[in-house]
Amino acid sequence: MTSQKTAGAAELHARMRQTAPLVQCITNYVAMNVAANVLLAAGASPAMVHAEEEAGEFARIAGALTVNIGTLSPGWVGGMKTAIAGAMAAGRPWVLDPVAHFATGYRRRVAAELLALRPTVVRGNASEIIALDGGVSAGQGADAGDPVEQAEEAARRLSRAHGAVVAVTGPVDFVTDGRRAARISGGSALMPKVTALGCSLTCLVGAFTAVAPDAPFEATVAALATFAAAGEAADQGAGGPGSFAVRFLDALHGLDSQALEVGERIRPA
Ligand SMILES: Nc1ncnc2c1ncn2[C@@H]1O[C@H](COP(=O)(O)OP(=O)(O)O)[C@@H](O)[C@H]1O
Ligand SMILES: Cc1ncsc1CCOP(=O)(O)O
Ligand SMILES: [Mg+2]
Repeated sequence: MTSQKTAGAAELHARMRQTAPLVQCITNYVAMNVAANVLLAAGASPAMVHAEEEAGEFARIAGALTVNIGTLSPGWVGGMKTAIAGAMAAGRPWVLDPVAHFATGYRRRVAAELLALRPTVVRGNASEIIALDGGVSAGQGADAGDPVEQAEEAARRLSRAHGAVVAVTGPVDFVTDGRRAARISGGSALMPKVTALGCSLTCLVGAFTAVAPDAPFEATVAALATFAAAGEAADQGAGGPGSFAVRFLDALHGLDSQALEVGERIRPA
């Protein structure tokens, strides 16, 4: 058997751009437009398809599926489960974003049900990852209330328990597949001041897993490094969250693949 060298972040970024993977994003009302623009700017092809009647059929033609519980309702949960079944039947990766799952009983139940369906990747902020592991987090809603470092052990445990790559985002991101781990730095302190950037990143993780379905750890690192590099570039000259949001789309669009690997951006942890 020949051993293949795993592609680096810059190579995966170039591949993602060249192939413009179709990504089915079941995301929330707040994020739908933001995430679609982020994917288009980054080079992927988003499709926001969530109705139970068609979500499973669509998942079979998409390169990857992403599922986000930000604005939950029973009809959407039906669409999520149908889409997950379709993606898994077709051998496609899927990514879970457990937005504020600790806030209510309904959210907790749905997040646990989705986690049991074995996502390829889980991406959340520190509070979401701590709570998903059964810990007590300081989070109240969609925004993080805990530092990333405090969620690292939770991420490792979750990854081993569920066979998923787990990404914790914040000022410095942490990613693990239970065996390996990496930290990604860059971005901007303005990123958490623009709504739905975390949700959009989840969709972008989907785009990278679509072009590297056998390497979800590397794909997740590359997606996070894309946001880190584009966020850093957009920060320069931004006057606040409004101008940052516009500059961020431009930075994603103009991003040089090599910027993902400059300096110490990606470090083993
Ligand atoms: N203080 C910060 N400095 C730099 N980048 C940040 C900061 N906070 C969040 N980010 C980045 O913002 C993006 C969204 O992450 P995060 O805010 O943790 O997600 P969520 O919106 O789900 O809470 C990630 O790319 C993350 O690296
Ligand atoms: C504000 C809000 N409320 C429900 S979903 C949502 C968006 C959360 O977006 P993100 O997790 O990317 O900050
Ligand atoms: Mg979030």
